[in-house]
Amino acid sequence: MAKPSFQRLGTSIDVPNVQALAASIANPAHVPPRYVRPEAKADPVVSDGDSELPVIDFSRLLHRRFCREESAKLHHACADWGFFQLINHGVPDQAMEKMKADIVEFFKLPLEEKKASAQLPNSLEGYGQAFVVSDDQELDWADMLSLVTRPLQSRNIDLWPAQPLTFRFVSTTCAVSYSAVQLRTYVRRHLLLLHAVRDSLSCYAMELKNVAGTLLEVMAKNLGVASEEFSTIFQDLTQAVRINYYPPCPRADDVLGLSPHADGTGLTLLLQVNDVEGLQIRKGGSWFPVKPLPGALVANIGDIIEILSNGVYKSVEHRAIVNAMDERLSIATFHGPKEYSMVSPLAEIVKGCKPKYMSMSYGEFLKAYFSARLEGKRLMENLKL
Ligand SMILES: O=C(O)CCC(=O)C(=O)O
Ligand SMILES: [Fe+2]
Repeated sequence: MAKPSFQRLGTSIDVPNVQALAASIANPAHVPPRYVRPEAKADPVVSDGDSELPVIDFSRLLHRRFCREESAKLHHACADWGFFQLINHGVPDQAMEKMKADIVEFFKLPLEEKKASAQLPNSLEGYGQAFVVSDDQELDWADMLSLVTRPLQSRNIDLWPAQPLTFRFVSTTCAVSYSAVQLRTYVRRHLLLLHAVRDSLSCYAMELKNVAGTLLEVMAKNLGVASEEFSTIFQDLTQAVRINYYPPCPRADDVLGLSPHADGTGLTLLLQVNDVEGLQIRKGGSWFPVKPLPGALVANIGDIIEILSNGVYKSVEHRAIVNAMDERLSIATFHGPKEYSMVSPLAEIVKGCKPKYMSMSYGEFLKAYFSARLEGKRLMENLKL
């Protein structure tokens, strides 16, 4: 079946597999020059600010008595930080742990087996890398597995790892997360996808979609936008996961796992898979290290919400560093509008003022986003009016 063009938004030049490269390097001097990034050490990393990153309690957002206070906190987190930690989000531990375990297993597979999920030519979906657009570009010290999870008909199940089995196939442990009605609807509408209903990725993706949907509703209220205007844009939202694998590097301080960037999406929910930290947020002229709270999701505003909110909410630049001894894994889940949705500052927010950003479809935005190397907020600067 032909897939919607959503999956053909760009491509990336083939580069070496970093996990295999890292395993073959015995001497720091053997790290290839394309990975050495003088800018990795250019700006200071602040060491004492971690307690400041806002923490939002999702259960309070839903609670009649506490929702006002917590919504106000959320508003400030989105406007001042563009990042927050989300606790008590209600995603069952089982769904998170199964997803984490399956990902760890996948990256332990021999390269040839992982390559069963390799990106196809002219696509960014699958196992590989992204944002490499020239042969002399410096490279990030990471491999990625990117998969579209919504809309359901856009799933490219053939690229979902078949090992470990539960990644893609039914796992009974997650069955409890689906109501009978949800299951019936899936079965009726997506008979062909039946085998994917209760695997760890579908299970995790569905839970995160629900969390993202609620956060977006509260944000719309906080921004004073009629819920329908905002929710029409995010109705049937698109969702993709990017699983980042950062192997240890003997020159950890000289390389970057993921170049400084802002997310080209509406809202990202990030789960750190193991205990190794590495996410850093741009705060003024410094990098602010994030220390995820146990069980928390790290949420951040993407470029699309910055545009819709005419800059009231910030999509903040961030990067990932790597560790000298240990591998690091993270799962970023991106929630965006439909491909054909027009994205422009919302009339209710702009009111009499000037819109700050050009308007374009989400598909056009993504094509521009994926056609260049990751480079801070360069695209957003180009879209400013
Ligand atoms: O690995 C991380 O902590 C950050 C990942 C990230 O920013 C991304 O995938 O967009
Ligand atoms: Fe990101």
